[in-house]
Parts: sequence; C-alpha cells; structure tokens
Amino acid sequence: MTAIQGLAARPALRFWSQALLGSAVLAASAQVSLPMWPVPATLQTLAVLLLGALGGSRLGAAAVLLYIAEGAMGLPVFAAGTGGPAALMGPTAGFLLGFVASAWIAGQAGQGALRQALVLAAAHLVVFVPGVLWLSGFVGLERAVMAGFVLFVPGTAVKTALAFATLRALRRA
Ligand SMILES: O=C(O)CCCC[C@@H]1SC[C@@H]2NC(=O)N[C@@H]21
Repeated sequence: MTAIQGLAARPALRFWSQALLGSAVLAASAQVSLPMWPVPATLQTLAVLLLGALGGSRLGAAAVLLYIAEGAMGLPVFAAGTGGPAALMGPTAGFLLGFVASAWIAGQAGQGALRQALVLAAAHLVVFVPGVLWLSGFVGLERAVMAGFVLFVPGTAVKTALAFATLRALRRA
C-alpha cells in the first residue's frame, strides 16, 4: 500500500492531513501583509473563503481551528509572523475567531453563481463582527469600526470577487 492509498483508506487521517495543509496555506496568506496598526491588511480572508468554499464547512473550520492552535502554541503563523498567547489575546484576536465562522459559512457556497456570490460576501463580512467588537476593547468602538472595518471595505470587495472567480474557475475545470 502506498502512502497515498494509506491516507485514502483512513478518512480521519486524510481529513486532518488536509486540514493541516489548509492551515499551512492560511499561515502563508498571513505573511502577505501590509503592516497597518492596529489591524494589518492580509490575504488571510481570501484563504479562509477558499478553504471553506472548496473544502466544505467542516474541513474549512477545522483548518482554521488548527491554524489558531498552531498560533497559540507559539508558531509564527499569524499576520506578519506573530504567534503565541499574547498575539492570540491581542487587538486582532477577534478576526481570528471570525475566520472559523467565515470558513464554515463559505462551505455553504453550493453550486449556483448568485448563491456562491452571496454566501462568500456573507462569509467575508462575518469576520468583522467579532473582529471589530474585540478590537473596540483596545481602541474604542468608533476607532475600531474605522480601523477594523471601513478601511478594509475596498479590499474586502476585491478579495470576495477573487474568491468567487477562483471558485467558479475551479468548479468549471
Ligand atoms: O493577527 C492576525 O493574524 C489577524 C489579522 C486580521 C486582519 C483582518 S482580517 C479582515 C481584515 N482584512 C484584512 O486584510 N485585514 C483585516
């Protein structure tokens, strides 16, 4: 039996191997970052949307949970190479939590183009709810809405469109 056959024969092993791969993709996307304070611009949400939409809700959410666990253990997987319990409790922790819900919702994208577009938009926007609420504990609500949401509206639209186009292209292939 080859290693690949071995993986296929053990669904749990295959699931967690794929989740581990997904968490590595998410870690890589976090390093593509524009260093803004208190919230950097990164490619994390694009990766989260695609993990959910392509892998499904369970796998997408599992990959994000694994990613958060890796960060909590001190691996430098969060934005701009940060990690550890302090980073997990820092100003951007709410966004990390939001990634779990986002991947789960993206996993409901289904088949039709309109449904996919709406689900991906909802999955992206949901990240900002815990993100801004948690951030407001550090900088106040008004500044959190500005620096944690308003600033990211254009990038959010672009990354949602990119996730949609990628999903459509891969589903057609
Ligand atoms: O510390 C981390 O690793 C989390 C960073 C969160 C960045 C958020 S996610 C939503 C919004 N879009 C971005 O490009 N950056 C912020």
